[in-house]
Amino acid sequence: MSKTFKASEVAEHKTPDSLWIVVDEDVYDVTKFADNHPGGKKILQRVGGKDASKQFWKYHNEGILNKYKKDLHIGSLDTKKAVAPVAAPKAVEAPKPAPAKAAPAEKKEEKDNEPLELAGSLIPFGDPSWYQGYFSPYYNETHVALRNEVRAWVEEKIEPGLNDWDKAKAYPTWIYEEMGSRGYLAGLLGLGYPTEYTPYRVAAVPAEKWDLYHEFIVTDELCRTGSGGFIWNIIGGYAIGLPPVLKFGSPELRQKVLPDVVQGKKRICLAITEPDAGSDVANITCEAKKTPCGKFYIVNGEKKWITNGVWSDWFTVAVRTGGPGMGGVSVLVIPRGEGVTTRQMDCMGVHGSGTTYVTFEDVKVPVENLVGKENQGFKVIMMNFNHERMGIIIQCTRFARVCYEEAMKYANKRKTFGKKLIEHPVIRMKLAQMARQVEATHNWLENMIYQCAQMGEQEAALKLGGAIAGLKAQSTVTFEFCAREAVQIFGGLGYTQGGQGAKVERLYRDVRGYAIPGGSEEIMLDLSIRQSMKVHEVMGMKL
Ligand code: HEM
Repeated sequence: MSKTFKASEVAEHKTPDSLWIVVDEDVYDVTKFADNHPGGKKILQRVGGKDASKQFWKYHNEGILNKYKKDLHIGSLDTKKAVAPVAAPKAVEAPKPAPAKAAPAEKKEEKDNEPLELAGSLIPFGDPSWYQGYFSPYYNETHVALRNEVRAWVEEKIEPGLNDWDKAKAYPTWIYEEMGSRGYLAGLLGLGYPTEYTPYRVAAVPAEKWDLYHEFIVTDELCRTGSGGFIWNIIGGYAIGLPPVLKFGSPELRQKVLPDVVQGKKRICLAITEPDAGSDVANITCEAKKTPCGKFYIVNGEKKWITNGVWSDWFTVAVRTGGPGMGGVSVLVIPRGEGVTTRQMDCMGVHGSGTTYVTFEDVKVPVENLVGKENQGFKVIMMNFNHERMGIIIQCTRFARVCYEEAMKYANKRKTFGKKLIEHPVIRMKLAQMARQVEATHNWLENMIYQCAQMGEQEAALKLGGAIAGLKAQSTVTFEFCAREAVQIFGGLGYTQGGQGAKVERLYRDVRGYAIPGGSEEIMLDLSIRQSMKVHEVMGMKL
């Protein structure tokens, strides 16, 4: 149990050999920490024995307390009111418990649609509007419960270590394993909740109620960390490498690959891009030749910029099995083994993504590992694009929002020329330009998710390809704008790594990792018009 102290007791600990401070009525013993305090020890000694809340919040954000609390927190002031701890839901094995219910809103007059439980800082536009008491046709209590569950997990277990992991460009493997055991991985495939491959379930949502908005919420909440490297580390390979196997693999292949990957025990990636073929998939050269006995393919070739390749157990690979062009492409699932070599690449941002150069040299792959039909791999690849791009859009939109939210918080505490930054019209203009783009992108995104949910896979692939390409470009342009403006607002703190500007500095470096892969902005914008024109021609467009 936490101790309570009187302010007069704390006041006695103001010397270097016994130094306590108070932040928000919590008492911290910083005697040993003072020597290592990045801001200096004298600055701590000056507030020894006193309430240092004002000074603390001037120089730090919430992440610092989460990280250091367990070592430095010794109790609270007797004036502090007790707050009931909120227990984070635990991972469960099927059958799962009933979904956690959102606290019932005060009963007013009967309406079809009520705003849902509030969440987050309530900074205007700092979270999606349905978190802030506004109406939405898309969400219900299961979405609220999931949002609360993922947010609690991220804040408690991920945020405190994130800056250090990101700097080391390496994330602990328990995160991916927990993504499996908490049931999140199974829900990230764009195809409902595949219960046959995992005993794990998401605590907050019954599997049969899982929809595309739940998938959206998991990724969105993970992205509040403000780290593309973190997201790619845990789902960058998974969310694009596994859906083709689930959708087009034979039942035997699915049984071989899916259970371990969905449960977070093994890893998979998608290997399409080559040193010489990126967005022009039809020109890939990595070849798979059948052996005379017809039982194996022998694969030779190189793949580049493969997210998670360096630690993957399985590779979902585009190979050439036939003649030139898209009619000669197949997809094979290749296990790591003899002839497969992976080399980590150094990139500008998205550190921790495990971006990899892969070589296949005389790799023997059983023909049963073919995904779909021979020479019909182009369809498999195309059918994957919408899901991949929607993932990127979700990430970019939340990253843009994080840039806005961080900048907004900072603008409300930093003073220049006797005024808070927010009181300068030039800064408000920047924030307004950020918010309007984030909200526009988010609303288009929710609409696209609704369209995907209504249409079958095939129809969505054909009909939504153009709009999703346009939205991908919209999201990366928005993200880039917000990252730039946030760094400007943070000034020097947005230029140095770590500290209060850590998220925006990191996201500024991550932007290109979103604007280029998954279809560059240029290709996406061009495709959005070409593809939509084709669809609307069929629909009877009159020009
Ligand atoms: C629980 C107590 C505290 C902890 C754990 C702590 C921790 C840290 C850490 C980790 C940093 C590096 C920058 C960052 O990551 O944000 C930092 C910087 C700093 N801290 Fe503290 N701190 C504490 C209390 C204080 C207090 C009470 C003051 C002021 C009276 C203070 C003043 C500063 C300053 C001026 C910097 C440098 C900021 C910059 O680089 O812009 N700290 N602190």
